[in-house]
Amino acid sequence: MKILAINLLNYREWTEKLGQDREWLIQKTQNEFMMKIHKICAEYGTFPLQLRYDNFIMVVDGISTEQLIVMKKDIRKLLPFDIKTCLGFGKTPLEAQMNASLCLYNSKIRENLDQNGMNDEPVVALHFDLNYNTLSLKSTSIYDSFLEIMETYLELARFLYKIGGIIQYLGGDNFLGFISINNIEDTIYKIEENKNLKLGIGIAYNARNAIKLATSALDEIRLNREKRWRIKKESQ
Ligand SMILES: Nc1nc2c(ncn2[C@@H]2O[C@H](COP(=O)(O)OP(=O)(O)OP(=O)(O)O)[C@@H](O)[C@H]2O)c(=O)[nH]1
Repeated sequence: MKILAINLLNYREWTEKLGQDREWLIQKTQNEFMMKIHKICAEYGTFPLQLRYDNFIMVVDGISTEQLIVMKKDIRKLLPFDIKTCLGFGKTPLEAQMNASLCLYNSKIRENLDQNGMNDEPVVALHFDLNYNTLSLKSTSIYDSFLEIMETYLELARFLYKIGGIIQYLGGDNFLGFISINNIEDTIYKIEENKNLKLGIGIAYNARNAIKLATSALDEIRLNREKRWRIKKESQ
């Protein structure tokens, strides 16, 4: 797997310059630049996991070194910060992001977008969704429902960590994960265990296409709920 990690340099200094009445401005600006970064990443076929906002990662299998270098320039042009970008490679998304992180926060290690560590592999996207979450809101408060969603997020994050996967909350009752192709069975077993969840799995040559297939698989589950997981693979 190949992961690109991005760090926004001097982010803390930028926030402190905004004064005490800054939190609304930080939230507004963070959402504005993530909006722009999502657009660029979609154009190149990837998807940013925003994590801490001042550092974030994306699966970039299926995207060439030349495209990554241009994509980085496009992102840099958008931001009021300088950025450092590092590629990481690994057998799993977790291992790849760990290797990218070693580069990102080590001032002695330069950016390495020109590094060819491993061949690109198929991207496996997981679109998790809670069953009937909206219906449950008739019998619980929106805040209790949100806490249930966050508890599920943590449960999935801990499970995926054990098999080398990564995950990001998407809003609503939706979560997006990435695993290596060898861990699909483990993930299906997890879904079989947890009756509250359904899962669309998408397999494609880049993250955007894999996510599209995962969401499409999830939509198919809603049409026929006998199975709570489905896999859709990009035709060669
Ligand atoms: N990020 C994201 N959010 C979604 C998506 N679909 C729905 N949502 C959000 O999730 C909330 C719940 O919608 P659903 O998950 O479709 O509905 P549900 O109540 O969980 O019922 P089922 O999923 O059909 O079992 C919606 O109000 C949206 O906020 C999606 O594809 N992506």
